[in-house]
Amino acid sequence: MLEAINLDCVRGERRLFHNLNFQLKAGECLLVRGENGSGKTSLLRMLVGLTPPAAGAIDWRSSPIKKLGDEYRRELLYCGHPLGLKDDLSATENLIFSMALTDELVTQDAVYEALGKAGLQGREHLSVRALSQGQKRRVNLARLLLQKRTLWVLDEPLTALDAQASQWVVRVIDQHLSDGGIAVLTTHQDLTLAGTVHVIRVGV
Ligand SMILES: Nc1ncnc2c1ncn2[C@@H]1O[C@H](COP(=O)(O)OP(=O)(O)OP(=O)(O)O)[C@@H](O)[C@H]1O
Repeated sequence: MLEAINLDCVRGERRLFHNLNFQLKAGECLLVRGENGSGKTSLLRMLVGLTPPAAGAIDWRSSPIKKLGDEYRRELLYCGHPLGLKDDLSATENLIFSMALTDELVTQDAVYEALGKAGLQGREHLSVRALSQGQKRRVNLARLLLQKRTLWVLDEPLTALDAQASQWVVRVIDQHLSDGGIAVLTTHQDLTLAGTVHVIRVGV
């Protein structure tokens, strides 16, 4: 369903990886490992169409993602390294705002429920500026419960999370995979998922 074919990544003067190949089917996860600066975020940015590969192709349901455009993006949920939250808005407002940008209607109750599951009950109306780093990360990850997307691309989703929140994220990803979703993620932490997990290492 998601296929990377002979991908090359060049950043500045450096070639970060060459001839990278993988295939992910429904219910499968790709864990991208590598040291700092090895090209994990660069690979994820390629997979979501933000950075073109120096060579190679990325196909979704056997068509190039470049050709699919919005059709691909409608099936994609990308949680990048920067959290993309507006500091002046509350957690609730941030989620409603980001859902409106995707044209997916969401009720305030659904947002409260997602924030509650993310461990933010009672913090729904605080401005994001007043939240801790881990709480901000939880707001960003609450999108996983609201946006109905097949492919999740998650860059360091466990950063700043405590053990309990990390376990919650693992459960949410497991559920997504058992529902037939696909996930690609990076993390420097140990992570055990129940489904099929492919691991690739980028960098030398
Ligand atoms: N726009 C750019 N121009 C030049 N070099 C870049 C650019 N973006 C990233 N790089 C370089 O590419 C390399 C890989 O960066 P990337 O963010 O993909 O690494 P990473 O594996 O995700 O690292 P980390 O574990 O620290 O998050 C780094 O050396 C970085 O400086």
